[in-house]
Amino acid sequence: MGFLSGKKLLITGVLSNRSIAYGIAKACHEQGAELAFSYVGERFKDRITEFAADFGSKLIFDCDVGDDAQIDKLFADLAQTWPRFDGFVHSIGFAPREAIAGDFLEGLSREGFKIAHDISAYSFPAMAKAALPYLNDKSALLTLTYLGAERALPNYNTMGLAKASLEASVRYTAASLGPKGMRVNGISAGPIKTLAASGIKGFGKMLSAVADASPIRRNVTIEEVGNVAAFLLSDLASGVTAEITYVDGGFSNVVAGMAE
Ligand SMILES: NC(=O)c1ccc[n+]([C@@H]2O[C@H](COP(=O)([O-])OP(=O)(O)OC[C@H]3O[C@@H](n4cnc5c(N)ncnc54)[C@H](O)[C@@H]3O)[C@@H](O)[C@H]2O)c1
Repeated sequence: MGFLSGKKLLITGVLSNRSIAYGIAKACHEQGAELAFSYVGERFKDRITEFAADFGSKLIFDCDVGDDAQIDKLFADLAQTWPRFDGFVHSIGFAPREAIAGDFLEGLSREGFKIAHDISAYSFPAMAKAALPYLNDKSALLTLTYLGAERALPNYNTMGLAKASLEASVRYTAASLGPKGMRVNGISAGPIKTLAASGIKGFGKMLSAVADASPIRRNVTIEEVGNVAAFLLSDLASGVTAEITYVDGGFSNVVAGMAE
């Protein structure tokens, strides 16, 4: 019996066993949650089927969050098995390569801005809106963000603007759903080598700079993010909403470059 026993949770964004969503699925499974998964792209179906099986689940759904019809279909299809469920994890981010490399203004374009915000920010409250008819009281929603929402970090650029919007959406969605007893939170994770992160120019350098400057002197793991996610999705966190919780080894609270 874990602290998520009896909870049914949808996990988006598992693409590899290095995905942050994989670490979240692992922790939620260990705490007794039943899991369903969404992914994007038919070519990943076999891989996601195997990942779902790791967590005792056969529920997988193809959903591109850039398309409202696919978001609606995801929840309608899920309702065939789970007429009601207890929340979801939004672990999705995307920006065109030129929008996350080099000089911010050089890489800036209206199209890049639109895509980054559409896929990485709008999709979270859009999913909350579409899921609402199927969510139990005391449901919890969670998204993943990064320090680049608040600070200008090298190369993160347009994605930083999208993450700032995503963090604002956590607060507004929490205000909207709070009276119904539902909670909405974000985790700001430290850098972790995943497929999405590899798209950010100079990511390896960012990893080592953060490890050197963090109070814990290393990078965080997907398991560490997963454990905090499991807590935030559980009734143990019943008093926590509209919050961004940092799982970053303390990096965001110290001045970089001054460690002994
Ligand atoms: N890795 C890091 O350093 C780090 C740090 C903080 C926050 N995050 C955030 O964590 C989340 C997960 O990223 P990750 O690092 O685990 O990488 P990842 O590549 O494993 O996961 C990104 C996911 O986004 C999905 N995705 C992209 N476009 C989509 C679309 N149109 N519809 C549906 N899904 C789509 C991909 O399929 C993939 O599963 C992202 O929001 C990312 O910004 C990552």
